Amino acid sequence: MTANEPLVLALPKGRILEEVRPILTDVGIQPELAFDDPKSRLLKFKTNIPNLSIIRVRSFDVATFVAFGAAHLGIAGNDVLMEFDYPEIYAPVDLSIGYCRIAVAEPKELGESDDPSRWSHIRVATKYPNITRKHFARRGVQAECIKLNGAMELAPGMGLCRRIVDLVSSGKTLKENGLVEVETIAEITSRLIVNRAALKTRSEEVSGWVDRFREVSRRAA
Ligand SMILES: Nc1ncnc2c1ncn2[C@@H]1O[C@H](COP(=O)(O)OP(=O)(O)OP(=O)(O)O)[C@@H](O)[C@H]1O
Ligand SMILES: O=P(O)(O)OC[C@H]1O[C@H](OP(=O)(O)OP(=O)(O)O)[C@H](O)[C@@H]1O
Repeated sequence: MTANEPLVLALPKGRILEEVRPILTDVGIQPELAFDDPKSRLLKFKTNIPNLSIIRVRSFDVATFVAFGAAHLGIAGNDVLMEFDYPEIYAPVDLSIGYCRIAVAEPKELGESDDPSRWSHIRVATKYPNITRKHFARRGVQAECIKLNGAMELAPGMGLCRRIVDLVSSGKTLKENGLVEVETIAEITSRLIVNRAALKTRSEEVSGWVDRFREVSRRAA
């Protein structure tokens, strides 16, 4: 990461990108045409700002690129930030997009009689083993996590485990799969993140972008 290389902004593909797209326009970033072309396989994009390029990666990888300094800035949900807990990442702006919550859920029938305060050990399917273990350890519950990368809601019905920890927004996915939410772990939104070293070594440029994103999200609030 040298001072004359373009700054790199890492963006998540998937649902958040839709909400990020107007924010990019508002802060004055116009990516090259391939960025909005669903047929393009390009992963790194030039922008109208000569000294800024964009990479598009999976949501968890945004945090990894920024933590290791391969990208200077990024946008990630605080579910991802909490799961990794990278000390190299600073998250100065809540963009107020990607609203959801991370929650514990279980089959409806179990939920009717279950008492979470009596748990001492639970087995959980989740994409978030660190968040899950930390959450339960705080009240002395040992959480055994089975790592899944999606479709967590299938796990209880398939006999993998009785409980899951996953993101919930409308609650539709839980409902349609016969599950109920029993506990909220954290409220989630997406944040502008920066690499702490870049904030020091390229302070003027990086803090300029932080200020612009902050201003745009304040105006949108
Ligand atoms: N149902 C939801 N409602 C609102 N925000 C969500 C929802 N699900 C996920 N998010 C937010 O969007 C981010 C990206 O989620 P998305 O589902 O697009 O990616 P993914 O499928 O989890 O990841 P991958 O990039 O590995 O395919 C999450 O980290 C979270 O912050
Ligand atoms: O409460 P809801 O509005 O139904 O949203 C919750 C669902 O959204 C996310 O899944 P996503 O669609 O990203 O699919 P995934 O299982 O591949 O992560 C999350 O993992 C839930 O399954």
